[in-house]
Amino acid sequence: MASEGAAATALQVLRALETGPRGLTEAEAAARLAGTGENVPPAPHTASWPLRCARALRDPFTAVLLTLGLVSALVASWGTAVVILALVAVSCGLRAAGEHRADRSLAALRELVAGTATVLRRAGADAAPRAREIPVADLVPGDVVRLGPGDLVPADVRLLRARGLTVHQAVLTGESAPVAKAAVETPGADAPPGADPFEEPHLCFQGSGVATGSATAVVVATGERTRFAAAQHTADGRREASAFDRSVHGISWVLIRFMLLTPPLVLMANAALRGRGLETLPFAVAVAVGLTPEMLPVIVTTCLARAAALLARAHRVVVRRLPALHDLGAVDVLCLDKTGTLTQDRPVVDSALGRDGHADPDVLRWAAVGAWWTLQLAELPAPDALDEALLAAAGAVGEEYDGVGAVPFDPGRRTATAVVAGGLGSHVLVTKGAAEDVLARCDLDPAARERLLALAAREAGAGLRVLAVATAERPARTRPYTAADERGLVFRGLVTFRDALAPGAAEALRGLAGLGIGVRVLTGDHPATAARACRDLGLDAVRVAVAGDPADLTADVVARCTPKDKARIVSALRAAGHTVGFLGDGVNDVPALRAADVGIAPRTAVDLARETADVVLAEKDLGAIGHAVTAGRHSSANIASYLRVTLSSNLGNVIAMLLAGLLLPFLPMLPVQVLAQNLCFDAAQLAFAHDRPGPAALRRPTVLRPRAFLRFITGFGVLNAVADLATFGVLAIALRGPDALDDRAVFHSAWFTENLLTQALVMYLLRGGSRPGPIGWAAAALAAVGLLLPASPLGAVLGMTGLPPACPLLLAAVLALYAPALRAVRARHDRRLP
Ligand SMILES: Nc1ncnc2c1ncn2[C@@H]1O[C@H](COP(=O)(O)OP(=O)(O)OP(=O)(O)O)[C@@H](O)[C@H]1O
Ligand SMILES: [Mg+2]
Repeated sequence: MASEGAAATALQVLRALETGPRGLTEAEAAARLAGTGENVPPAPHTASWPLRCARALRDPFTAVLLTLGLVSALVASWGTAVVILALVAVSCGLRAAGEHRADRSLAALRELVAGTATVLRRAGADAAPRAREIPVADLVPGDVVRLGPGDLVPADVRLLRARGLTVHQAVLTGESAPVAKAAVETPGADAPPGADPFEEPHLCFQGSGVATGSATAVVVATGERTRFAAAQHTADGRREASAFDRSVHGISWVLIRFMLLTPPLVLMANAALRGRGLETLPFAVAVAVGLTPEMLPVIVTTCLARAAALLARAHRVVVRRLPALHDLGAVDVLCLDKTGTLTQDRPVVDSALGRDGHADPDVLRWAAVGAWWTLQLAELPAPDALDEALLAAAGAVGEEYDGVGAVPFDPGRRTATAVVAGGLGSHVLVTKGAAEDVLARCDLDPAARERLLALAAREAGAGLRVLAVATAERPARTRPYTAADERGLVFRGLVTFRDALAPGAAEALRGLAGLGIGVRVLTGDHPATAARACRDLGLDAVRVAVAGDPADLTADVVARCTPKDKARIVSALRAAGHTVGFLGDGVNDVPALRAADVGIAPRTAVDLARETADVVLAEKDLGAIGHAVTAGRHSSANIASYLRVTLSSNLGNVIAMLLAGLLLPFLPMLPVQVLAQNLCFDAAQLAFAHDRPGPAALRRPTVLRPRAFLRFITGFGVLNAVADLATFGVLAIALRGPDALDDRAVFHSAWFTENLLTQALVMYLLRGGSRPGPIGWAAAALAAVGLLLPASPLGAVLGMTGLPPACPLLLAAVLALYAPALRAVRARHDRRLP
């Protein structure tokens, strides 16, 4: 359909779709809906179970595990292979279950923030068309829709009329700047055949959103048949991973290299020093598996899913991209827009002032005439908040003129113009907008301009929003009006608006400061209005700059930001090493929402902003941000402590086992015992997903520095290896003589018990929280298994045996020395942290 439409005129397209510019009748639309099905793209979120499991297999650790399993199978070490495969299956299953759970708890809230479309429909064949809002899912081909700033294009459409229309197509093309679209009559005339459809000016596609202007368009494709749906199957995650995930990834790769190196090294060392051959391969493979934090993907998914589910349930926060939670936990600078975020964006006209600063109702009347005709001629689905306030305050105006043209508002230009017919073959331009921008387009001497700017600044300083109004009389013409006609204007006066502060904003800002997050306000509004709002919200001593000042990267409030300025400042802050969040609700915030590490939108935001954001606050209360940040830090802290504990103890075990293997006439543990021990560790460590980190971890933005991290695990790994080898020494002396040491089953069992006990100790002591909670229980269970398993029937199957009574006492002695050493090193490590 879309390809046919590409080269057809608007009339041909309407005819092919058996519709007209007045839209479909309700009955016809209902009949078509039954035929075409709902206009919903195939949802990427409700992945099937097999798909989820397949995705889990793509994880590097899982891949390495599978490889090791395959190697074991190749040398017919079936036990090892089966245990490894079981590990992979359990890990994939747990992970898929976690994802499923997160999806389910978010689905209901997603509905809540779903968008609507403005459609022209008729009650019957003879009835007049009426514009009404319907769920996007109910659109059918042939429907005529209206688009305004901030709207999502609800299906693939062909433009019938458009004014000043620019759309964001980044989701489809990756191009970040909005592109201009127009309802050209003879498309394809200047484009080569087979040209990129996204470049066609008269076609707009589902998945894009309106940046400026307005349009009326006919739907040509819905649901599965849209370009967006077609692209979804190939498109991958639209954003790079979070900084935290990148750190985890970096650490993972260091480990994977180690894992892949381990088996050959073990083989070579054993061959060189002990003359052992390929029979050590299963042991080598088991040791490599022992090094892996194979539960990492499970812990990450479970932590994120739990955090997202909790946020959805308790604080009505929708996390649209799960890894964004980790970015949120790391955010140290949060940029916000003012209007609609810190204020309610329900402006009410306060006064209308003439050139001399005295009340002048004529100024309000001109402003309202401009608003009325912009609304009519641009066919906007809804007026913006300021225009709505003007119309409400001025009553019925505008109808006394004939409208000629409109150049709708653009936040880059900060003005809007309507043109009406004046007397005797003349046109009157009515321009309103930001005071500086309107005054720059007026014929004024510098002194008068200064005086008027000061007047505007005085009003803004009282916390009011200010619009300047100007007019110009021109000879009538047929050529359409553009932004270039906004010059040589006659200044009329100012209209001021009150806009109440958002409830809870002051408290939310205090909460953010308490979380160690710096707040910057990036607004399109007047510097004085913004400064006053910030002061009223309790932000003291704010430094205010205007976008473009050299100081705009360091100021607390940057006023007169265009959408580009907002994105530029966010990118600059990121480049300076900050993790930046952006909270905004308007179409002028979209580029910044995309540029930030994590984009956040309130539920009341325009559809496009909500669709661009990673996190949506479904409740009015801004305080939910603090909860979301804490949830992100909570999740990151749990993952970091899992990695710390697991890796230090795994590394210690591996070093000790390798050295012991070279010193002893036999292997210190059987491969199957190494794997069994590993399974016990994994089960216990799942508790990390349910842990409550200490308050210290939640007070600051989370950072995970791979170098410091790897230093930590090598330090504690070596300490752990020393403890293991000490046990080995103690056992050798205590069991006295080579005879006793030759009792391999006893030795293996003692080593197994010691490993589980030290692991339990490390879990308990290295975690860093205050109350032990689930970790304490898991550690206790692990220790119990370590003490009881060797003597049990299962222990016998694994080649172990009950320990002589002296053994537990000796182990207790080693642990009694190890615990204070661990505590001391941990304390020293903590002191060195900032
Ligand atoms: N409908 C309109 N007609 C004319 N001028 C407008 C209109 N809406 C806004 N303006 C002017 O353009 C300026 C910039 O608007 P923009 O939407 O970029 O930001 P904002 O709403 O003021 O603030 P924020 O960025 O905090 O949401 C406004 O401060 C106002 O002076
Ligand atoms: Mg806004």
